[in-house]
Amino acid sequence: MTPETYRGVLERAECLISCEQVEAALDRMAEQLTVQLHDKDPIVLAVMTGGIVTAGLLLPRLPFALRLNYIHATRYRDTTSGGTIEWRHRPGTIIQGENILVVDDIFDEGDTLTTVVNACHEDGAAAVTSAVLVEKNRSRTCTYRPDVIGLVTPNRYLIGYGLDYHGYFRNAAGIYAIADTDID
Ligand SMILES: O=P(O)(O)OC[C@H]1O[C@H](OP(=O)(O)OP(=O)(O)O)[C@H](O)[C@@H]1O
Ligand code: HPA
Repeated sequence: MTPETYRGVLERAECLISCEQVEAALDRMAEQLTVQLHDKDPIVLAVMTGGIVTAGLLLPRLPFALRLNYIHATRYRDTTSGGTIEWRHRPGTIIQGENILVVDDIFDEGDTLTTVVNACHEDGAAAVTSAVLVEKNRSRTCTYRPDVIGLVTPNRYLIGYGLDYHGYFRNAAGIYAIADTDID
């Protein structure tokens, strides 16, 4: 992406959620997860790639024994609309009999989290809890819902806190909706 395009996308984007609001949402998520998982010795699975930001901000807020690992199923692949799920890393036997906490940045159509949670059950997890920083307010065909949700946003294409546009803006300070004219 050229510097001009980068600057233009950011200038046209609308800030929906400030850093302070994201931090407060993370505090609330951590409180709920602590109630649910403090004595469960969970393995936290960050959903790569965007989920590492939420996982990285959540972990220091969770004051109990846990282990960190990752899972990688992707369906957007640097585009702004979802396609078929592609597996890049599935932890397999290490999750057998374990309590799993799946952490992702966003629940949009819901297909990625549904697939990841189903895969954890198939691979023998004892229980699976899920947490997402953002849920879009939209209709969806899947019936699964995350256990813990930080923020609910309008159904627009978002960037920041792990959410990318063509691989960029995961580091944006705040959650922004990109302009309709930038959606391809
Ligand atoms: O609810 P859904 O419609 O399935 O979309 C949510 C998923 O989409 C994004 O991942 P993506 O496939 O873009 O990979 P990324 O994390 O590398 O951006 C995001 O990080 C979620 O995992
Ligand atoms: O709105 C979004 N932004 C970035 N990545 C995404 N993956 C699903 N929905 C989104």
